[in-house]
Amino acid sequence: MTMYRSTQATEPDTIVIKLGGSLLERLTPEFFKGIHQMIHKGKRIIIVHGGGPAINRSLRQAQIETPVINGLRVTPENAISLVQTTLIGSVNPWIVHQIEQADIQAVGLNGFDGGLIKASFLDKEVYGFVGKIDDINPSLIYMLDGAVPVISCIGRTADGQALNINADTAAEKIAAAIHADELLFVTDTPGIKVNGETVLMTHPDEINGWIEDGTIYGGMIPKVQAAAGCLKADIPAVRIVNEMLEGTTILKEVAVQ
Ligand SMILES: Nc1ncnc2c1ncn2[C@@H]1O[C@H](COP(=O)(O)OP(=O)(O)O)[C@@H](O)[C@H]1O
Ligand SMILES: CC(=O)N[C@@H](CCC(=O)OP(=O)(O)O)C(=O)O
Repeated sequence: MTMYRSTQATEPDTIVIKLGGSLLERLTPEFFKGIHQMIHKGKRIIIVHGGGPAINRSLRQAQIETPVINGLRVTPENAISLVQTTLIGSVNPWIVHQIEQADIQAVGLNGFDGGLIKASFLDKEVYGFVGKIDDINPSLIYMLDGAVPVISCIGRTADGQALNINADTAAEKIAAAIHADELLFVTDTPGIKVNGETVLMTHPDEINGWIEDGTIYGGMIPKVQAAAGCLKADIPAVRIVNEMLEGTTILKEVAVQ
């Protein structure tokens, strides 16, 4: 039975949930039941996913080395189709299946199809086949009549070349394009940690300082940058959370007491 109906009297709150590869494989049925409950309460859910560890495994098997710069995987030409097939052919159907096990209809999408993520090379010399997002065409998302879209972070150039897009950035741009009410980055850590403690609430200026002094590094960098981008796009609430939805809320500014 599909719990979400697009024919509700009032527009539901729209929540984009970004599922990080870091925790995908340990998500439990309870997590997906939680999504079911959100839908039951009238929320519209859109899922954008990554899959860093699954991509690592595919590339390792193919003996392709991909360094990471500022949280972005340098993607040589011989790696891009492996990234594409791993995300779209393996990680995406796994998530669709998990969601359907929780009695929610789900449809796998990716940024290539329907021009959902229009992209161009970020910097081919430095990053290879990594994309920067030029435009989002959300029309496919709106066509699903209640099924939950599950979107892989692959972009497409005007020439039809697939590009690897960081999933946090893809989630940011999709959330902005559809004017989401909230973006949840679900990851393997309960939010941003400073000196081992989770920060409950912060703002972009404070975050920039933590990037500069190395408190925030690696895959957390594109996540917090995407969070800041969302706030600029007037998405009112952005949170970085673990699978229990515990973590950090990022606001445009935090009032001084
Ligand atoms: N200040 C920080 N607080 C919490 N995690 C951080 C911080 N700086 C870097 N990280 C790293 O970021 C990781 C989450 O990013 P990433 O592995 O890319 O997750 P995902 O696959 O969910 O996008 C954490 O597991 C941690 O290793
Ligand atoms: C350009 C770039 O870095 N692309 C990412 C796409 C997947 C991703 O972002 O997955 P996570 O959510 O697990 O981090 C990569 O190749 O790993």
